[in-house]
Amino acid sequence: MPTMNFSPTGEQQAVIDHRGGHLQVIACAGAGKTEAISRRTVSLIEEGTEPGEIIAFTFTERAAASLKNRITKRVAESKGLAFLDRLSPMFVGTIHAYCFRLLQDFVPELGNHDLLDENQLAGLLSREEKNLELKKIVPEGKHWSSIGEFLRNADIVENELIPSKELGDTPFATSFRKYVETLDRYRYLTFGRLITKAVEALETTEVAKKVRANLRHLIVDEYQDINPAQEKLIRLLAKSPVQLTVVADDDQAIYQWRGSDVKMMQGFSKRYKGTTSLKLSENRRSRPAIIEVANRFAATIQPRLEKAMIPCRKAAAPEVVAWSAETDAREAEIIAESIERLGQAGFRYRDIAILFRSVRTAAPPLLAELDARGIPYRCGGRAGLFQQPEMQALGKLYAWLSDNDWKPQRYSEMQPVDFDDLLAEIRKHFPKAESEKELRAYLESWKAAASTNASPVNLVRDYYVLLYRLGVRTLDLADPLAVNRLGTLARFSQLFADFESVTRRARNVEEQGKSTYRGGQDRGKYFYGRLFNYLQFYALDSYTEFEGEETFATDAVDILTVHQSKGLEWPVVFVPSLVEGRFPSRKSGNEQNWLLTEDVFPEEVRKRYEGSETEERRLFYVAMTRARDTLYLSHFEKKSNKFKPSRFLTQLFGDVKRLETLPVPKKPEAAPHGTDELPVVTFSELAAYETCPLQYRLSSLLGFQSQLATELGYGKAIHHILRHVAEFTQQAGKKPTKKQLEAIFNDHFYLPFANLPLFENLRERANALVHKYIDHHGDDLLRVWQTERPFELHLGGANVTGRADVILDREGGVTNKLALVDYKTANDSKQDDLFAFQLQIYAAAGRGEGLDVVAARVHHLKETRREDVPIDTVRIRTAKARALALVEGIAEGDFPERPGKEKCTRCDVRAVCKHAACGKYDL
Ligand SMILES: Nc1ncnc2c1ncn2[C@@H]1O[C@H](COP(=O)(O)OP(=O)(O)OP(=O)(O)O)[C@@H](O)[C@H]1O
Repeated sequence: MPTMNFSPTGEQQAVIDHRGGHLQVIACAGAGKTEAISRRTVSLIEEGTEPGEIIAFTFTERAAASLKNRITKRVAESKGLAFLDRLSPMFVGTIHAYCFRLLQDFVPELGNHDLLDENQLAGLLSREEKNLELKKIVPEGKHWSSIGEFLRNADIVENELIPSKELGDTPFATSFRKYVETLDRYRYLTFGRLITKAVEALETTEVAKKVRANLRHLIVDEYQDINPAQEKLIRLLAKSPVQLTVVADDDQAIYQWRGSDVKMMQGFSKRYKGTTSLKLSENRRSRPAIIEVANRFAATIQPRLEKAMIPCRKAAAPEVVAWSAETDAREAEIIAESIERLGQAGFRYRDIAILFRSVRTAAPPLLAELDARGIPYRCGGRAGLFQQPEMQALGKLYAWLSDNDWKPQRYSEMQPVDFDDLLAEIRKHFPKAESEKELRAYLESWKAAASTNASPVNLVRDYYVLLYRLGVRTLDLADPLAVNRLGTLARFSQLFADFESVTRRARNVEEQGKSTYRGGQDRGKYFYGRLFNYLQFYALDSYTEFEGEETFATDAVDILTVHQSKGLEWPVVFVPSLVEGRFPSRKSGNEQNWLLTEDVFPEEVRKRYEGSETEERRLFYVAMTRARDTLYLSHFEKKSNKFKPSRFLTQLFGDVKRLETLPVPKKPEAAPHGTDELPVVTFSELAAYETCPLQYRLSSLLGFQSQLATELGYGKAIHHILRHVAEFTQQAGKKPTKKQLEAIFNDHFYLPFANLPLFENLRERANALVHKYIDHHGDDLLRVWQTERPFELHLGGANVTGRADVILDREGGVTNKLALVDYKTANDSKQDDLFAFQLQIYAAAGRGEGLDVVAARVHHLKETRREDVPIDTVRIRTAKARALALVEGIAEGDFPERPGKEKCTRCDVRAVCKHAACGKYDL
């Protein structure tokens, strides 16, 4: 690839070569930070640093994939392909992912906790609003506004590491303490708690010692956007002999409203003694006119570290086009038409990005225009799931099911739902739906069932029954617009899965001084009422639209918020809708009400969260510097009322001329490099792909969610118990007694979705299995080396990842001879081949990493049967070839159907699959 060919600049070389002591790199946009970091990492490895001694933190998963890809390619060049498997112990990823792994590895009691994203967390708080007394925290608190307020303030407590005992005795403080307990009772972690818990763990000598034992280099990209809690974590990791390298550009600090503190970087060398400071100022990305405009604008950002980008590339036309359109609709038309002409000139859709300050506010006219012209796009940012009329119809349907009115938008009026109109509307959007009579009868019976407590709800499954009846499976997957529709429908399944998972989640409650298991809520009018509430008053405004199918071959225009564009680049970038009020955002810098008292949240910290024009300026600077060749900056003059051009635009260009046709480059420059992303597939995805590539596409790429089963988590629960049993045995030097085992079960056996009878039943069964295991194979417990150990196998340009249940040491009585063991709780002989395949892949990864894996076995807990899996060279070669063929299929976007009566009947997404071989969708 061409990226490999350029040699580092002198400035980059200095970053690559620096050794001894901490290093702070102050970089300009486009100065090749990622390049410098990846080459520095490679150079450390070349010198003999073990990959497991390096941690690199990136801001996003996408940036991690890009950094990993660059490192992998260079290492392959210099050390050969075989070396790539040795890279697996190196951590390259986000701070959150690192903390999650750290907690799983070193804090056993958190080993069975699940991570909540922001939507799930909102759903949980909605369920727990009364218990947490959230309405008390704001005057006349309403349900969702109290939740929003609570989360905004809870974020600060976590970002700023404010000890909860210092919060005083305000209503917020009471709610916050209850919140922390509640998360524990549900066995949940949040992004905020991940960091605080990891910091707490690292503050204990025992964990710190273990974590730092193998750590020599900590590299942090985008350091300007680190918040105080993350900085604390970095500080705990970066103690001698660990060398810390941070790379940052203060002009690109855009996350202060989420707690990032640009001062962290400005005061870096004071905090870390013996720091060397280096600069990267040659911009390798953009053409000179883009750099000139961006430099001029950066000079207006105050305060900032003094620096300027130095251009390196040749000029070409057009580079910067500032223009205006009469209306927002006309602006959208002109952009869409220019994209078509760029296509004719040889640009791919993916060479083009359109960046907005807020996708939700500003993108709708453009999305409509692109839809009308059939231009494929991937839309990040909050475009709103309910933008499409068909999703509105579905929203209304759920309102009707729960006897509620519906409003199409946040600020519109609630309107009663008329069933006949609704039916007609649904049938209009889903022309392949079953007959009106059938659909009517079905919906009426559904509504009747929804209002009783007779049986548990299964939201995702019910939604799939609906989609089957609406004929969604007939959509043509070869048509990008149909794929987009399917993606949006899949996103809806995500919404149900989120709501369902937090609503049906079990927890432990204290009853008469004893912790008792309690199942979640799963049925009836109340359940549907709460679901409606979530859809109408939360999801309507919060769920983002389908972000696009994550194939590595998709060609689509990227539509993103400026925040999301951080770290990325495109040959052509449009930044439209540059009007006052939108960019800079009118909300920025307004004084806000907070629930935290001045002593824990002083003014200078508060100001950071409230934002300022400076931050809006940085954001605009980020937007401009994403463009390689051509940058279009525009505003519209009116919608129904007049709009003033953004002060940023007029400051740079004075009055901007109206254009009806935009100049476009004659042809693209030869692509500087291919995709930067390293495909990463988990072993389970690989297995799903092998079973049926189309199923893989529908679930993993389009996002149709699995149905929730009450026994879900049983296998994981047993693994978790075995882990505690192993730890107990190793510490005590002997197996637990019956009573001690009972205590381990009491503390650690947990099922997320069972009701009490099922829980008790499965616990009994698990107890019997674990007993059997201890009786027959208890000696294994003394030689557990690691549990849930991650593996990564490099295969022809992709990585296959997975986790092995248990690794035993002293196989055959010899230290450092390892055996991989996979525990199975159910016997399904058809799966045996798959289990063997999985262990062979992990064995290959382990050996590649340098571990002496001498045995692998599947352990059927039920029958205490152990099945040895052959891992001789020939078998491993065959397994690798099998995996490679699958990985290539995925990377090439090859997704043929592979139906079979039995497997289709078990398939979660059969309702939306044209080829399902199981006849009528009858659950
Ligand atoms: N030594 C070099 N010679 C030529 N091109 C380079 C060199 N170093 C980096 N580049 C290219 O310059 C562009 C910018 O590099 P990179 O993405 O690493 O920048 P960055 O500093 O992370 O940018 P930003 O902070 O603006 O996101 C990339 O296209 C990269 O391939």
